[in-house]
Amino acid sequence: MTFASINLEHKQQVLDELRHIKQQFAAKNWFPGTSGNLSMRVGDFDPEEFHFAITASGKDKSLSTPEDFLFVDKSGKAVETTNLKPSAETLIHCEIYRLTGCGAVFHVHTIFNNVISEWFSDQGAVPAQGIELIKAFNIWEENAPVSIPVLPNFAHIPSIAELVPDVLDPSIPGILLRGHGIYAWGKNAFEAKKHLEAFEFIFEYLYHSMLLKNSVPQVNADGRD
Ligand SMILES: CSCCC(=O)C(=O)COP(=O)(O)O
Ligand SMILES: [Zn+2]
Repeated sequence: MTFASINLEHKQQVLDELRHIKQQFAAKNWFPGTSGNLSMRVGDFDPEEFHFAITASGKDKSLSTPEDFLFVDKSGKAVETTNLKPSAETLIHCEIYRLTGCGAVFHVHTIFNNVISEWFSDQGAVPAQGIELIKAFNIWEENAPVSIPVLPNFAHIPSIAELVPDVLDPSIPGILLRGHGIYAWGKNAFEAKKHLEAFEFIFEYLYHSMLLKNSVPQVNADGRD
């Protein structure tokens, strides 16, 4: 499917949805210091040819302007004449679309995802278990353990993108970058947002739970320390 053959109304709907989600995430302070990037696929998925709308690089993502998004192809190149530059991290989006065929990819930097990614980076994944929000990933097994991959954070984005196939787990719709942020995806924007919110809940939960474990005396069942 060529970009030109994709319905104009559909492209406009995708831009409207992205703009709305960007405003919602900005209200949560999920784009500090121009960080973060959002994308949504337009048209059908074919690993050989697909297109998506993505945030322009370096913008203040708490603002809405006519120059916030552009359309790119599967290699991250703009498909229309524009002065805008796609997100510096577009190649990571490309790789996630290519591997999953998903419909939306959202990336945010938060204190909780940064702290937790740093804490677990040496073991390459964040373990989580017994948290109800795991069900947001469509995992319904009782007390299911999950493992959220953590990749190193290189300044050279293609070096990060080439590691994505090694760690992407089809049952876990997210990957952390150490000391950087999270990528979460889903079959559409609703699902990608749900996944992102669930990840952030889990990271915040783990952060507080680890702090409490280290500050509250552990009492055995018999009442002794
Ligand atoms: C100022 S944050 C550093 C870049 C980054 O990690 C990010 O998410 C934003 O980059 P973009 O090019 O998408 O604006
Ligand atoms: Zn980033």
